[in-house]
Amino acid sequence: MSDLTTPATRPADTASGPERGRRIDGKAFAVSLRKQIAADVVAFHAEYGVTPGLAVVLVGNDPASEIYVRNKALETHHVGMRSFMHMLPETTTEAALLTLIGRLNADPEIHGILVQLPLPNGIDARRITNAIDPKKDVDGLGEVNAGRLSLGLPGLIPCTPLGCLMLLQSELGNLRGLNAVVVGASNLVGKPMALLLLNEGCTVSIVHIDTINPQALTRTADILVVATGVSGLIRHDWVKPGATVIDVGITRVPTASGKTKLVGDVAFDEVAPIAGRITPVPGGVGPMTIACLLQNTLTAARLSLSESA
Ligand SMILES: Nc1nc(=O)c2c([nH]1)NC[C@@H]1CN(c3ccc(C(=O)N[C@@H](CCC(=O)O)C(=O)O)cc3)C=[N+]21
Repeated sequence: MSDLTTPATRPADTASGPERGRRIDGKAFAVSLRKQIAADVVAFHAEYGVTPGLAVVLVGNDPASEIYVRNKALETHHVGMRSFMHMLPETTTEAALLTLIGRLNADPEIHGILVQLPLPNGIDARRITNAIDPKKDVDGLGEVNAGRLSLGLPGLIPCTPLGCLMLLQSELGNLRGLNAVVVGASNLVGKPMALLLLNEGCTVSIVHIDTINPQALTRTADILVVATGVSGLIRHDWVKPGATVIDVGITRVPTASGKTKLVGDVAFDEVAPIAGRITPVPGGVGPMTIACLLQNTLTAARLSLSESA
């Protein structure tokens, strides 16, 4: 798939002109992506008579998770899909959760299953994730889909990295040959992000907790994706001038006036003037994550028809 016609000059090289710190509007991108998904859902229903359905399972009563899961249900309805919510008590056993997943796996009206993480202590998240039918694993976190991604095979891709990739491709076009640095090596974001970028032809480094002199690496990045949960970790002198910066981190912090606000892993105000383009928090990667969940649900509905059940 190598494209020998790609010029040696990459977009990030030429971004050394006057333009700096252009905000990447993930919220607006997510709105247009959802519009496209809604149109695709109509066409899918017209062709096959099937309405894609998403089951979301939440165990326990973390208030932030409850709001987040309700938003998912609302957005699922907005694009014309069906939503099935399962709010289970904190005391739910692993066996009961596995039984529920077995039922959802067998239900032909459900094409996507998402179990909100983290799960309460005593429930093995890996076991739960792997119990989801790989064709319905819209989070892409099970071993089958993770393995497919690592082999460069088609499969369901974790929503947050997929959303980041869409933003990068819409900003930069072809990513081949660019230096990408991913900060954070989680199974949820960092690792799948690095693999996606590798599959797109980037030269990829992963900075993690044991990395010696992380700043020396981040300063080489044309593309810098940060997913650590450490708010304000990335300072101005960690970033190459003109780089495209994607901030996945989202932390709620108190403000002086006694309220709270959301901040990212990137010190936005000081990095924005250095970066070529940068995602804000909120309004950057977060809205893309939910839109990609809907995209994956449509993909899963297509898979349910194209493969023997
Ligand atoms: N199985 C699983 N899959 C997930 O994808 C998953 C999960 N568990 N557990 C929790 C995290 C968190 N997460 C977010 C998605 C969107 C926003 C989002 O839309 N944020 C808005 C702000 C929302 C607000 O104002 O509170 C924004 O950044 O603009 C945030 C957080 C997905 N997660």
